[in-house]
Amino acid sequence: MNQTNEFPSYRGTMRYKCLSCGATYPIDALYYTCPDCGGVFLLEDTSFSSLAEKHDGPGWRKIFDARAATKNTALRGIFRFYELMAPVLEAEDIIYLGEGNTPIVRASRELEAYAGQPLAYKNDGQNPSGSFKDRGMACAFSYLRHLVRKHGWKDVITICASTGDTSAAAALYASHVGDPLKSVVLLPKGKVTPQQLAQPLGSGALVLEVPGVFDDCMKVVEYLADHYRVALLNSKNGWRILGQESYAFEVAQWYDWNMGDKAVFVPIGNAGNVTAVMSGFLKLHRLGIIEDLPKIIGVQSSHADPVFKYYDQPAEARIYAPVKVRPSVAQAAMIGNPVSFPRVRFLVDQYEQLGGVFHVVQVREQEIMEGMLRVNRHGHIACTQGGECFAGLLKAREKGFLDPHDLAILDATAHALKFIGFQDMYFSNSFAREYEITPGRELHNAPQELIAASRKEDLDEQAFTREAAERVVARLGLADKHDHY
Ligand SMILES: N[C@@H](CCOP(=O)(O)O)C(=O)O
Repeated sequence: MNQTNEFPSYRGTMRYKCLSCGATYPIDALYYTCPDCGGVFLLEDTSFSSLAEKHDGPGWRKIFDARAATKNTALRGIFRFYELMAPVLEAEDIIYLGEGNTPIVRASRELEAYAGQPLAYKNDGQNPSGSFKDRGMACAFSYLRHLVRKHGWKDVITICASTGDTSAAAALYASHVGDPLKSVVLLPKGKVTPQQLAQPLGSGALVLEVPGVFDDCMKVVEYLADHYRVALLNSKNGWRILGQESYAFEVAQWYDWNMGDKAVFVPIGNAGNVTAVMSGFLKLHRLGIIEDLPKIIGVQSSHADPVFKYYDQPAEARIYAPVKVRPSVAQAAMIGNPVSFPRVRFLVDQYEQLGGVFHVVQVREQEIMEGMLRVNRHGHIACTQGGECFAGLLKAREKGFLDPHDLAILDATAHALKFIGFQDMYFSNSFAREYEITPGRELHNAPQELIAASRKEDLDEQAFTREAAERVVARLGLADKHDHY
């Protein structure tokens, strides 16, 4: 085997570290919150600095670039960056369902002219269950499989609360692993799109609906994880964060490890993603794989904005307070008390100490919705959270957070089709008042009847085809084929 396909020999020394009291715990069991103080954990590899002795930055780049061509499925997805993520797994533990390596698509000149900024989308909706959560699940389920194998665990209940993406991903990976895993997902009743509700049902998960919003479901799941033997699959689970760091690694690799003049936009919901993105870039920077840290710009809707509100205060007076959410088209980010907020605060401090730039901007629902419609009219497949990023880009420009030549990399966290009902609401002007969205004419679209069904009954097949075609000609004013352009 060559470097391209060879499974790495490096093994790290990993442990859970509480961000509140600093207590550490072995990784032999699953921990979500610190048994000493209730704080959240990050997973750390205490041997991480030895990676710098093995290779310098260019050396690591070469290894990761070589692996980009691998046919070894244990390295083909997010584990291309094995040494930086969960270097305690064996190849046989790794689950690969095709996650990662999502395309980065540069915007058209027309869209860039509208935005006034160079920009590209990373289409994480092209992951297997249609969202970035698959990155985290690939890692969390691989680790769970490792524990099951090691301890011979039977009857493992995997559980999560979700706005729709996490549940789809958790159910998919659990169904692929199969026995002894059983997937259970808690969803806020009526607040998950029909497409997202269909996903865990199709994967055979037990779907439990709870009145209220995501935050209510999360509390139930946290209670269960504190008192019962369940495997929590939300991003409170540190293995999820590790997998999602691959987003940052892929972005850096795509730009040949040059993150100067780049601004990475991330919508913030439960805050696991922005945590992972920051942590990922910090790891690359520590090993000299990248020289510059990109600007990180978090985006929140004014209907779910606790992290914006925190960073909007002067540094010395910042107080964190959960908010009561209001309906949002960026439904995946409709979260009033993000579980990863302490991780964000911890990592932002490190990021800024190293000269990195971090901001959070707040956008309106109308801007999110029209952001999504506008970018998708220019060849993208952004979900509403992707629209939120575009709105965030316009806001960041307005605030002077970007240099004119900064390339903005926007996160389309999920596939547009998962949230397509919101497009229908815009086109049919049927948003409930609480969304505060008034559809405009510019982005409106609707199907138009070309020819009545009754004409089909009146005419023979040929005549019907001709009449339908002639109506197209009349409507579009088509020129004859023999006329020159
Ligand atoms: N939008 C998320 C909310 C849960 O986030 P997680 O990353 O903590 O699992 C979802 O899709 O459920």
